[in-house]
Parts: sequence; structure tokens; C-alpha cells
Amino acid sequence: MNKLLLKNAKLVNPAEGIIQDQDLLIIDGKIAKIENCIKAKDADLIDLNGKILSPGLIDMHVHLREPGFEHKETIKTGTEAAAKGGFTSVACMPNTNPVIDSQTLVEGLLSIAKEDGVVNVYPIGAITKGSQGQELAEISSMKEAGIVGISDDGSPVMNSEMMRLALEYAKDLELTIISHCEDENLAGAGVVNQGYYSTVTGLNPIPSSAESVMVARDICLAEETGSRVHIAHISTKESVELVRQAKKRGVKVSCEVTPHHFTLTDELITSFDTNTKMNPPLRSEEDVAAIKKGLKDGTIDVIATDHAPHSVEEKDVEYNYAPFGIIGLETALALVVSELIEPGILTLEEALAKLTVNPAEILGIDKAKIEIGADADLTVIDIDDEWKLRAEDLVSKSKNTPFIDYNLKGRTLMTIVGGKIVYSSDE
Ligand SMILES: NC(=O)N[C@@H](CC(=O)O)C(=O)O
Ligand SMILES: [Zn+2]
Ligand SMILES: [Zn+2]
Repeated sequence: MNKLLLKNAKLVNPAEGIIQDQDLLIIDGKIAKIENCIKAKDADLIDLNGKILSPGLIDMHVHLREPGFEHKETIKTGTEAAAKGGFTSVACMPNTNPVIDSQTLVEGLLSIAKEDGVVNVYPIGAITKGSQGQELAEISSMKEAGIVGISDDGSPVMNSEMMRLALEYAKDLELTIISHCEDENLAGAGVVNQGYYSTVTGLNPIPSSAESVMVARDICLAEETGSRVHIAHISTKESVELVRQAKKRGVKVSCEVTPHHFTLTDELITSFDTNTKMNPPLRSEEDVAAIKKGLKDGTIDVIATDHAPHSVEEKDVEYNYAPFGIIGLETALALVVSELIEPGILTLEEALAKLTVNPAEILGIDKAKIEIGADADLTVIDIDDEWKLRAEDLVSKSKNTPFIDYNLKGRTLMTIVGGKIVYSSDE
């Protein structure tokens, strides 16, 4: 028997919204005991000295890039970055090459993940074949193979009838559709948020409506079909308000925000640094304020990174030509602590709920439980530790982040998946 005893933890149970001083015993990968002063002579012992012990963090929106774009990231390097960031489970988007749109491809991905994955990998299947928006993908057989949601992330499903049909299917299969809300015509050739800074930089603008009209459409379709839709990377004040009102009416809609969208504004684009280019673009101060309000009042359910690695060569071009996206797995927790918990916008329990139980519920995965018999997926966090992000410390294969040299607070001390320590800051 494999036993690990974690002593003197500040154990957070976000599902119940409680924090308690406890010991936690893991036997054979499962939580076996949660008590004060557990004694287990035959167990490996780690004294957490009052550090926070959370259910393992779950990132429901990452791009692991394998198969097809292994020069940007692989399942191995991406899950290593996840472990360092405190994530014990990640859901990966299907915009690989080929696009994950069939049972065989889901099975292929899962077999690589089993071999190389340092943390749990949950595939998301495409909504349409090749994410081309023309024909539905093999949703039902992908579900049998183990997908936890469907998304054409990277592209919107522009055809509303196609989206309605997908919502009907998803409802029968009890799958959540994760919608990349972007009206292609409104977004046009835009690369940055439309506003003062697009004017001063002369960079092509993307209006807020490019996102919010699609959020409104998806809410209408979810309401009509009684199906469930999850809005990916919400970024505008209008979108937040649409979700807030829809929830009040009982529409099955949820949404996520990325750390960069609650931390940064479009003022940053004046640097012309291509690591400020992502989809959706960085928005205005007002949008960021609305997002923080949405996080606090529960309109925004989830914090997800949208970890989108791109190589240095790909990003090292003129702003217009650079790909959209930044990495996020290794900075998310610190940005949550620095930008949301420290300033008192969210309590620790509220913030951790958006990184654990809420994404687990939306994906329908049996994780983030602090109870006897549950999988011992756990994250040890030091919320007081201050550090500076250096490019050479990133374990992700890509380094495309605007947060290099940022002073951050909050750090992963240890990541445990199925009772096994997969990351420790000591090493
Ligand atoms: N967010 C991004 O800017 N890029 C993502 C695609 C996406 O999430 O829409 C990518 O795959 O690179
Ligand atoms: Zn997207
Ligand atoms: Zn994405």
C-alpha cells in the first residue's frame, strides 16, 4: 500500500466554502482520512506547516498543440507546465492538426496523454468536422471515447442553424458546448480592441460587438433548445451583462475568464509587443472592471487560462502577422492571488471554486472533491510567496507571455495527482 500523510494543512473545500486546519491521509491514490492529528507510522510524511491545501486546480481551456504543432507545445511539456502551475487536470482544445473531430483521434490523443501526461488530460472534441462549420463532427462516438465537451475554439460556429443543431445533440449527450464567441465579419481583419488605443496605434480594431452579438445569439439558442452553453474567454462588459441577465432567466449558460483579461488592458498594445495579441483582444479598463464585478457576483463561473503557446519565431513578426494567443498555465494562480484575492475582490474559497468545483461541474468530471474515497488530486499553495516571472523558468515549450519580469504573489508548492507528487517547488 502506498501511503502519504499531509500534516498541518489549511484545507480548503470550495464546494462547501470552508477552510479548516486538518491532516489528510492518502492511501493508494485516494483520500482515506481527513482529521486532526492523524497518525500513520507507515506513511510518507509531509508537514505543510499551515500552507493551503486545495483540491487540484482544473483548467478547462488549454491548447496542448499535439498532434501537429509539437514545435509549440506537446502533451508532455504542456502538462508539465500545468503541474508547475498547480493544475491537476486540464481540458484540451481540439484545434490541433488534425482537428480532433472523430473517435479515433480522441482515442489517439488519450493514449498519448496516458503515456506522456503528467496531469489528467480531458479532450474536448470539435463541434464541426475540421472545425470548418459545415458538418457536425462525430459527437456521439467522441463522447463514447471520452470527450468532456465540444468546441470549435479558434473559430466561431458562424452558421446559427449549425449551432442550434449542435446544441440539440449536446443536450441529448449531456455534453457542454464551449463557444468561442466571435462574429467573423465584425472582427474582420482586426487585431486589437476597438477604442482609444486602436486609434493611437493605428492597429486594426475588433469591436466589442464582435463578441457580444455571438454571446447573445448563443444565449438565445441555449434558451430555445434548453441546452447548455459555456462561453469561452469572456472579455467585454456587454457580454458579462448578457450572461448575468440570461442566468436570471434560468438559461443554462456559464462562462469563463482568463487571467490576462482580468489583469491587463488594451493600453499595453502601445508597446506593439506581439505577446499582447490574443483572441479575444485585451479590452478597456471599463471591461476589466465589469469582469471583476462578474467574478464577484457569480456571473463568471470559471477562471481558465486559454494557454495558447506559439513559438518565438511565430511571434517575432509584425503585429498584424503574429498569431493570436499567450501561454497561461504557469502564471494563472499567481495572477488570481495578486489581482483578485489580495485586493479583496474574491475570497480564497471563491477564487478556488472557479478553479476547481465549477469547471468540474461544467465538464461533468468527478474531480475537485475533498471527501473520503475521492481521487487524491491536490494542490499545495503558498499565497504569500512573492516572485518574479523569468522566461528561463518557464517549463512550457513556448515563452509567449506578456508577464515576463512581472512581480507576482502566490505560488504552487506541490501538485499531487492520484496521490503522486508530480511537481514540487523544492526540486
Ligand atoms: N486565444 C487565442 O488567442 N488563441 C487560441 C485560439 C482561441 O482560444 O480562440 C489558439 O489556439 O492559439
Ligand atoms: Zn477561442
Ligand atoms: Zn482557446
